Amino acid sequence: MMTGITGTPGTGKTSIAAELERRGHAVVRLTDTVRPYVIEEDCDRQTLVVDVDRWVEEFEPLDGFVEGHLAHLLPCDRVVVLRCRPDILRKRLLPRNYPEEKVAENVEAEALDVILIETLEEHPDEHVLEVDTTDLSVDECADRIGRFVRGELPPSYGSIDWSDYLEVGR
Ligand SMILES: Nc1ncnc2c1ncn2[C@@H]1O[C@H](COP(=O)(O)OP(=O)(O)OP(=O)(O)O)[C@@H](O)[C@H]1O
Repeated sequence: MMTGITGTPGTGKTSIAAELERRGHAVVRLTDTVRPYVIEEDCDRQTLVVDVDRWVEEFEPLDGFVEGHLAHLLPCDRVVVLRCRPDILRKRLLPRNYPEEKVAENVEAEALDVILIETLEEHPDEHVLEVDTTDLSVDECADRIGRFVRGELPPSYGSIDWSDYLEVGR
């Protein structure tokens, strides 16, 4: 079974995937797979522009976790959408020295549920788990994801409304 771990940058995909790997799961990081599909580098936004269609088409499925903010575009059997309250997400992104525009863009996308909406366009409700990492530890998030893939925790999403935090993006 292939499980995608997706979410806005800073929601914790890398940290949680590392913990899942430590627990013995196979993990593929999308940053390690997109290199051959990069069309251009947007230096101003410190972002790679990827030929997503070709990358999805040629992606080799695996039994384990796929981590990255495009993971929900793959034909995953399950998708975990990591979330983080926008004011805390801003704090997590600040040490990265991203341009302010990029921080604001990500914080706003999180407040608007962009990745969750994209995920639900690609996957049936019963395959999706939303995990709010704001007040959880990495360990607790990994536990929750482990229970979801074992079928012990039912799918769920939609309890988050961060529209009040929209101004945090600016
Ligand atoms: N419950 C949590 N789960 C994951 N990360 C957390 C949690 N609480 C705090 N953090 C912190 O938030 C940050 C998340 O960064 P991380 O690189 O894992 O995010 P990411 O979603 O992989 O970002 P990117 O898409 O840019 O790679 C880390 O500094 C981590 O220590």
